[in-house]
Parts: sequence; structure tokens; C-alpha cells
Amino acid sequence: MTKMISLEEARELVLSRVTPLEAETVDLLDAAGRVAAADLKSDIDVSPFAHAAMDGYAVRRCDLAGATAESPITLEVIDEVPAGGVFEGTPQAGQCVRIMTGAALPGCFDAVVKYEIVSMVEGDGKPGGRVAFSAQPKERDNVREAGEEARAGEIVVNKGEAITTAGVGFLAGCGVLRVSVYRKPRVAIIPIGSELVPPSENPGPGHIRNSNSYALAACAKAAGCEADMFDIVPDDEAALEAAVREAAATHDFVVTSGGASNGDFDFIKPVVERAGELLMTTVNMRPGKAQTFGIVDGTPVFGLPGNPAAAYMGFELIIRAGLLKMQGRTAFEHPTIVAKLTCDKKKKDPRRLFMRATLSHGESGELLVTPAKNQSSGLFGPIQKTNCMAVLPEGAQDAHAGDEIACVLLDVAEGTVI
Ligand SMILES: Nc1nc2c(c(=O)[nH]1)N[C@H]1C(S)=C(S)[C@@H](COP(=O)(O)OP(=O)(O)OC[C@H]3O[C@@H](n4cnc5c(N)ncnc54)[C@H](O)[C@@H]3O)O[C@H]1N2
Ligand code: MOO
Repeated sequence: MTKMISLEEARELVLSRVTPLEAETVDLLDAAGRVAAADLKSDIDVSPFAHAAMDGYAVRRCDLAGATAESPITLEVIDEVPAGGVFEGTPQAGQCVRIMTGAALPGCFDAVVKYEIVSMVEGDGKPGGRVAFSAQPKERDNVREAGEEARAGEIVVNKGEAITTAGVGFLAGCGVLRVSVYRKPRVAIIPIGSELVPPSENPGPGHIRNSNSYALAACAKAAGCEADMFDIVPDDEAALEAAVREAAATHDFVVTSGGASNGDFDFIKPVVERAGELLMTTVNMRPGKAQTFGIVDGTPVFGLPGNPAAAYMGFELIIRAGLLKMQGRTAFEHPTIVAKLTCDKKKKDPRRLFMRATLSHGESGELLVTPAKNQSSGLFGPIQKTNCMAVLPEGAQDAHAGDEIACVLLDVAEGTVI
């Protein structure tokens, strides 16, 4: 139960204990970033009709057979079709229609020739004039076909597909204005510690501001969830148990910070054990060794360590995967790239080390990574000022300038190909 497990095992454990939440229906504009909980179909062909892709002339190719620069063929312009208009006439041989981008291509024509390569022979190219063509266009040249993007009744977004901002436009064209998506998890954030005061207060002697709740609520929101920040709970076992039970009864996922280690006032482990099922206590990572996970009243409860960087890493590398799965997502691995370390790095602690670090390009374009000077797990600042987590694997071996090491990109969506 108290065995130290790997980060991968911890993530798998959390993933094994959560499932996608039920579906809800939202307005299309609120669907970006959500995962479709049902197949979504188009109600019409998109585009509904073949139309011009260029401003120019709708022609019948047979009228222009043999046209060359030396012996162009002249056609009579009999009408003009703007976007939104419909041409209902019947052209005779040797006639064409001036047409605008987006206008429906009358069925009698089979290509569009853009203005730029047409010469005026009589008039200004508008109806009543005559224009010359110096080549025969290809079949369906500059024509966007009906149903090119979707067919009426076709599934355009599959169940399980994440909807992007462009996807919102795609669905609008398909007439899908209400969308079935997986519900957002409601996450309770409980700060534990008798030393904590709300950030609105000036801390007195021995006190500090509760900054973890804000970072963790921001992480929960960035992971697509709703976050509720609970009041500060002092280091009191009964008070913590009451808060955890209340949160578990009213939320989909409970996150606490602090009181996760083995100090005299660290109570999250005994509380989870007594109130439910304790599944994990320690992960082989730094920062973030003391990570508690269990189930209370059917709800996942995750006890993060109090140290800010340790809490943040536990959330981003373990909890976030569970919250994404609850929203129907299937990619959980943060993208990683390899970069050259710019300095030597001593490593005494055998835990896998996540160094707050900055990626940059060297003079010849190679990727370099420079760890922040201060690697204390008690600080948020170095995370704000850097752009990746450079990883030194388990073991006590030092790293040296020039070594190629993996860098985890926490700000890039899981599943991104880089
Ligand atoms: N004897 C040992 N002591 C510690 C060990 C150990 O292995 N043996 N592990 C250290 C490591 S690593 C970590 S991480 C911490 C985890 O401790 P807790 O989860 O019990 O955290 P606390 O003691 O409650 O707090 C640690 C630190 O973080 C500050 N804190 C707590 N909550 C907040 C908050 N909401 N906002 C900002 N800062 C917070 C707290 O004041 C402490 O300074 O244990 C080590 N000790
Ligand atoms: O679990 Mo701790 O983060 O190494 O300070």
C-alpha cells in the first residue's frame, strides 16, 4: 500500500478508476474543446450546390475547344450571377455568364475561367459585352462541388472525437447547433494546512498564503473542468475527514494539497483509508513524492503534497490524465522532445527528476535546455518563468553539459505530434 510506484503506474492506477461522465447537450459555441458523446451528422450536403471558386465566367468547355493565345475564342456575356443569385436561363452555343465566387454554377456550364486571363472584346465584361478566351479550361476548373465537405446524413464528427474551434464552424455548416458532449468533471480543491491564510490576507507570523488552491483550480479549468475552491482546512483529522466526505458527495473528483507526507500533522492518508479505499501513497518522482490516491464514497480522492511545485507536478502528470478521461479524451501522454543540456547537473536523489527548465535554439538551430537555478519544490515562480520540465531518469547518475535529455512540454496538448 505504501510502496513507491512509478509515474506511469500512478497514472494507470488513476485512469483505471475513472470512466467518461454522462453526456450533456450544449450549444455549439460551447462545444469547442469538448469531446462528442455521439456521432454527429450533417443535415444537408455541404456545400449544398456546386459553385464558382473564382470571380470570372461560367463557360461550356465545348465552346472553347481549340482556343489558344494566337486564336482566342470570343463568347457573348448574357447574364451575371452574384453569390446568392441563381441563373435560370438557357445559354446558346457561344454564350457565357459572368459569375462571382460562391455563386451557384448553373448546371449547363462545366468550368469557370477567372477574370485575370480573359480579355474584353466589346464592353466592360458585363452582360451585353463580349470576352475572349485564350485556352480551353479543364473539366470543372475553378468549381467547388456540391457535398465536397459533407453529404446529407453523413457522420461528420465521430463519437469520441474532440471538437476544435474550426470544427465548430464545420458543424455550423452541417446544421448541428446543439451538441452531445461528455460532461465536465466538477473538481473540489481542498487546501490543508493550519499555516494557510486566503491570498486576500496579509499572512501573520508563521502563516503563508494559500497559493496552491489557485494553481490547482487553474490547472483543473485548463484541463476542461469546473473547479470549486473549498475553505482552508486546518491540520485536524476530523475537520479534514468532514471536508473530504462532503466534497466526495458533491463532486466528481476531489483534490487536496498538503498533509500528504509522514509528519505529525499529515492526515490525508489515514482519512482516505478510514473513509474509503487507499490505493497509493508515494510516487517515484521529484518534485512530488508524496501522492495519495484512493476512493471515498465512489469518488476519486487525490491528496497532493503541499509543496507548490510538487502539487503542480502531481496534478499535471497524474490527475490531469484522469480528468481528461472523464471527459472522453483518449490521449494522456504529454509530448516530449529531446534537447541538449547546457550545463552539468548533479543528481543525488534517485527519484525521476523533473527540472524546471527553458528550451531555446542554439546558434546552429539545435535545441538546448537550461535548468532554472532554483529547483526548490516549494516554489511556483520557476515554473512560471520556464517552458518545460527537463527529465533526469531514475537513478543517481549525474548529467553533463551536452547530454541529450527528454523535455516534457506541459503547455502542449496530449497527443500532439511534434
Ligand atoms: N521527514 C520527511 N519530511 C518530508 C519528506 C520526507 O520524505 N521525509 N518529504 C518532503 C517532501 S518531498 C514533500 S513534497 C513534503 C510533502 O509534505 P506534505 O504534503 O505533508 O505538505 P505540508 O507539510 O503540508 O506542506 C509542505 C510545504 O508546502 C506548503 N504548503 C502547503 N499547502 C500550501 C498551499 N495551499 N499553498 C502554498 N503552500 C503550501 C507548506 O507550508 C510547506 O512549506 O514533505 C517534505 N517533508
Ligand atoms: O515530493 Mo517533494 O516535492 O520532492 O518536495
